[in-house]
Amino acid sequence: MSTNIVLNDVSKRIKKETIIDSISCTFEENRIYGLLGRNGAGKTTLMKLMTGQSLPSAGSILIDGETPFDNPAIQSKICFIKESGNFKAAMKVKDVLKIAPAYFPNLDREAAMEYIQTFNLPLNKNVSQLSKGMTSALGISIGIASRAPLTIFDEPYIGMDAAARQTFYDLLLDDYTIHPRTIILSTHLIDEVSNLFQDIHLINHGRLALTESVEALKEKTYVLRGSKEAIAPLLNEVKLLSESSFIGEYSATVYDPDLVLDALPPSIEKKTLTLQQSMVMLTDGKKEARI
Ligand SMILES: Nc1ncnc2c1ncn2[C@@H]1O[C@H](COP(=O)(O)OP(=O)(O)OP(=O)(O)O)[C@@H](O)[C@H]1O
Repeated sequence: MSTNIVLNDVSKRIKKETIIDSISCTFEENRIYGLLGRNGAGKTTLMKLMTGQSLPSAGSILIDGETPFDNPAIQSKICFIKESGNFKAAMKVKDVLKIAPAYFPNLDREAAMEYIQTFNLPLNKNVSQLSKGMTSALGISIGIASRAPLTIFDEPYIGMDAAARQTFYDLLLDDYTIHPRTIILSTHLIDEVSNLFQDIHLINHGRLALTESVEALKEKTYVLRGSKEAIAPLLNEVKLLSESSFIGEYSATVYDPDLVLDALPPSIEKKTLTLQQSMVMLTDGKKEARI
């Protein structure tokens, strides 16, 4: 069981400020999406709209053909794990486990217990007594075990150390392999999770700057190195993202959406970028994305 989300020209204005600006995109069934963008780009706002926690100022959001706002049938298909505040502070971990199925009907309690034990969470402590990383691990355990057809994680790993984050990625991938569903993960630790993503929606200043499969994006964004004379003529065919010269060697980072530069002279070196490097290059803080 999984869900399909269609956003059509969605905008959100808050106090006269346009936070989300005419975004149209889809999240297809059973795929893992990275929802990426700089601080303040609008990712959390978009996730709140998709999960029916707020209404768009314009446009439509359809989950399996229905609007999520004030729609219990659609709400029961969604598990949204936020950066914090997922559970009441006065509840014990074991009570979170007990009441979770009321919110997430597909939740597998045995799996949730297994994940909670994997993260060494104390069942008898209140949420308020957990460390930051433990609180995040509780959210992650419930989120993965929810088996919700639409599972959304908004930077869910705050306070978790590198080993615990790796456990999160491994558990998520293992669970997804057996129980495929639509997963959206918003993160700034892009290279850590890049193997998990299948597709990326990149948000820049409230606008959708790019939608690509990770595989395609890795091929389309790269650095050319060599003499400026040799590289400069090629730049007419691609989008130049940045350039630099160092001791006579010229480097140009480019976005080549149509993969036109497939055969290069041997004097020009082509170097791939990590996903994180690509994201930084594509959104350099300016209102207009660089592509
Ligand atoms: N309730 C609100 N009132 C006013 N402005 C808001 C409100 N909620 C969000 N914003 C603004 O909307 C913009 C986008 O915020 P949002 O939290 O969606 O960004 P984000 O991409 O999730 O950022 P981060 O990566 O830092 O978490 C920011 O400029 C923020 O200040």
